[in-house]
Amino acid sequence: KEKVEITKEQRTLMKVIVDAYSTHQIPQDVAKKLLQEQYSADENFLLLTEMATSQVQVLVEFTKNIPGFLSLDREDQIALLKGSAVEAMFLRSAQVFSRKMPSGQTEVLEERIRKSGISEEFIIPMFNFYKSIVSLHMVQEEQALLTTITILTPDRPYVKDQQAVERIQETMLELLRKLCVLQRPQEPQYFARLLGRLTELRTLSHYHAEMLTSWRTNDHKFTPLLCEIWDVQ
Ligand SMILES: O=C(c1ccccc1)c1ccc(-c2nc3ccccc3n2[C@H](C(=O)NC2CCCCC2)C2CCCCC2)cc1
Repeated sequence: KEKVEITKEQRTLMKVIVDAYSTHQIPQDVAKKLLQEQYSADENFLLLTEMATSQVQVLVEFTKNIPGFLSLDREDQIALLKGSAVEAMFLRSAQVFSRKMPSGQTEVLEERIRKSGISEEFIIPMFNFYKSIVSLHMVQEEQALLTTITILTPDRPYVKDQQAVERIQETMLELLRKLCVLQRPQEPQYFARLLGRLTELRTLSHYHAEMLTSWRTNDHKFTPLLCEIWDVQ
């Protein structure tokens, strides 16, 4: 039986990542807004672009706190942010969806999202992903590390020094592996299942431009930051 233990520096690293992750949250809670009232497809699209814009800003602040990230080549830092922004947004959306809510509220939220204006063909893969995240019952440490590992994906377009990114990502993967073994001794495959979600996330994010342009609204208006990050307009 493998004797797994978290070293002192791994504990410090974990604290830095989780503190940064919980500090840099979206200011206003989109789930609360969606549960308050039914919006039109146009209003929902505006809400999405507002939420996504502030989430990108929050993501930039979060990455600054990932030990080693700021010592990467500057252009590689941009390439990693650009390459992971949509995945980080879906991961965060899934985490918002998987939050414990008073009974019946999750169903209302699901209904509001289904009717929000997103085109039918993307609803199924999106909710399949959300439900697969819900079923993992992730703790905050796992959510924070999974987002960090997503950002530190070496094979994003335009990354020059992939080795340097790999080195930091491996540190995070090793820490997450240990956490999973310690948290869930009875589920030896849990770490592998977590990483499997990242594959599903990348597949879902492939459709992001079509998902946006097919949104049932007359005016697909994006902020300059989103045009930059989402390759639209
Ligand atoms: O089609 C989408 C898309 C967008 C950009 C790129 C690619 C796809 C696309 C992308 C997310 C969601 C999406 N799934 C959600 C699950 C739970 C709660 C809200 C969720 N949302 C949207 C949202 O605001 N997400 C926030 C969450 C915090 C982090 C920034 C993003 C709202 C927007 C108002 C209408 C209803 C859904 C729903 C749809």
